[in-house]
Amino acid sequence: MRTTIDHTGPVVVADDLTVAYTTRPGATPAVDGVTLQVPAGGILGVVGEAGSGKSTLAAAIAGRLRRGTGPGPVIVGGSLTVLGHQVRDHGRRVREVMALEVGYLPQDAESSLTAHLTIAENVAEPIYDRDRRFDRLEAGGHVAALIDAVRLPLTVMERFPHELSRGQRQRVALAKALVLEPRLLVADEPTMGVDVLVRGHILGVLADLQRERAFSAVVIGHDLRELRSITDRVAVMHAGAIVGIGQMEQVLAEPTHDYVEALASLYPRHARL
Ligand SMILES: Nc1ncnc2c1ncn2[C@@H]1O[C@H](COP(=O)(O)OP(=O)(O)OP(=O)(O)O)[C@@H](O)[C@H]1O
Repeated sequence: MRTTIDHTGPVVVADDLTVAYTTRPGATPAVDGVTLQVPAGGILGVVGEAGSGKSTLAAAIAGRLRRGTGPGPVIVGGSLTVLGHQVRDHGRRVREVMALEVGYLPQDAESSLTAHLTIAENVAEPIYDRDRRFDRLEAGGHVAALIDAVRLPLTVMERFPHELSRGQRQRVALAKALVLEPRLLVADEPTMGVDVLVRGHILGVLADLQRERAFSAVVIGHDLRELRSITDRVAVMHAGAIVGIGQMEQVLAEPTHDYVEALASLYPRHARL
């Protein structure tokens, strides 16, 4: 049976979503009863302290869940719909469609690059994974356009990942995550480990691409000020749960949890402007 996909409704709908690494009774889930929506064309920023469940939520939304007896998180409660696909207990077909429709930039984005492939080959890899016989010239054109879009010189295309700086590799990983023109990008701390001066640049590239290509995005971050440069819609996580969600100013102005109150005092209004 063919599923009809609604292209105007929210791209992500999580309802009481609970995700765990172990199903042992009594174990605390990494994501604990999360309810949220990401509207089509919107960007949701997610912040929270270390271990609050941000990466696990990102992995679940990107469909990167445990397969069989392998490692990784499992949805143990609630529901998660991404681009119209039910992610809980998704089978091979949904997994394959999601791999095409959802771009995923993992926290260790560099690990998504293959050391012995050139930058051009790395960025083109998802195209050939999808279709081995894809026209080489056309693929080259897509790759060059993306390298340019992430503001790298085209000369990097023939170089290898280790010949680039960390910030440059991060931008290559972003290009690779976008090469199949996904409808949704899930970026887990895209500025992680990058020099403070380059961070704004990477987020600027991401925001420009999002506007040009009109994809929706979930962007995990740890700095509200940084996230603010790309979105004003934020979810705050604490101990696996969402303790604040909505317009950033409003979430901070009317904290409904001690952690959000602490965040608000870290980012006083005059410093956020
Ligand atoms: N592969 C794993 N196996 C078992 N437990 C894990 C695994 N990855 C994360 N966890 C646990 O899940 C919880 C949430 O971790 P997660 O990485 O999602 O948080 P986070 O907010 O992204 O943290 P950080 O900001 O440090 O990346 C933590 O208690 C963590 O120890």
